[in-house]
Amino acid sequence: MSGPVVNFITGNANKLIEVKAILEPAGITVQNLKLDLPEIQGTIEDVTREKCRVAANVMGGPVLVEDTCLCFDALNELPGPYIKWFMQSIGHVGLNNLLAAYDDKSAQAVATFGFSKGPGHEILLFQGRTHGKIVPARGPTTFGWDPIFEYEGQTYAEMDKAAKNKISHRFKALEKLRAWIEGDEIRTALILRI
Ligand SMILES: O=P(O)(O)OP(=O)(O)OP(=O)(O)OC[C@H]1O[C@@H](n2cnc3c(O)ncnc32)[C@H](O)[C@@H]1O
Ligand SMILES: [Mg+2]
Repeated sequence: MSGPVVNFITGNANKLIEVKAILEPAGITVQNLKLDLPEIQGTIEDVTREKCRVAANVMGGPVLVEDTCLCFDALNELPGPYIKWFMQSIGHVGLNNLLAAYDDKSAQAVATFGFSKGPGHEILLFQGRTHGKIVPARGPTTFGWDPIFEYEGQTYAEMDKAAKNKISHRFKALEKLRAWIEGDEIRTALILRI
């Protein structure tokens, strides 16, 4: 196999589809292993760093992980990294209700990728944020909170996939990762080419 390859460790099939759709046209091959990584409490960055550290130890080599947050401005960025548990417990209606007491419905979708060369190595973070607002659900319920996150008049769920992948938090973070991978041929050859 030639060209850069990343070992993306995620249990989320929809994330994997988007990461492949964004990176593979740029010539970066995405391999996947499904692992349920522990998610600690802490800042957005702490959560990703710990996921990455554990993934590198389990894999014994280079890994890429990602943690997604949904941050409500009126709630000082909560639910943030805990959005998965909020989604599972209270769903789209409950998430809207959390903001019922506030006029400010603005929110940020945040993707933070962590890359490590292997156990004990430095963890590099690549973050992307997309600003939108929380609305009652519209569109297909295929992927998480997509139906309640509105960006420029359309929810993520109402957009076609290609359109979401051009403006999403995940796209913006992966642009930074791609620039880093492409920025240093030697590093790419040593770390990622397999
Ligand atoms: O194995 P990992 O990569 O951790 O996958 P996960 O499903 O546990 O994902 P997170 O820990 O990052 O939790 C983020 C939550 O937000 C959801 N989510 C992530 N990206 C999303 C997106 O682009 N649109 C809608 N929902 C998303 C996802 O389904 C989770 O419920
Ligand atoms: Mg997770």
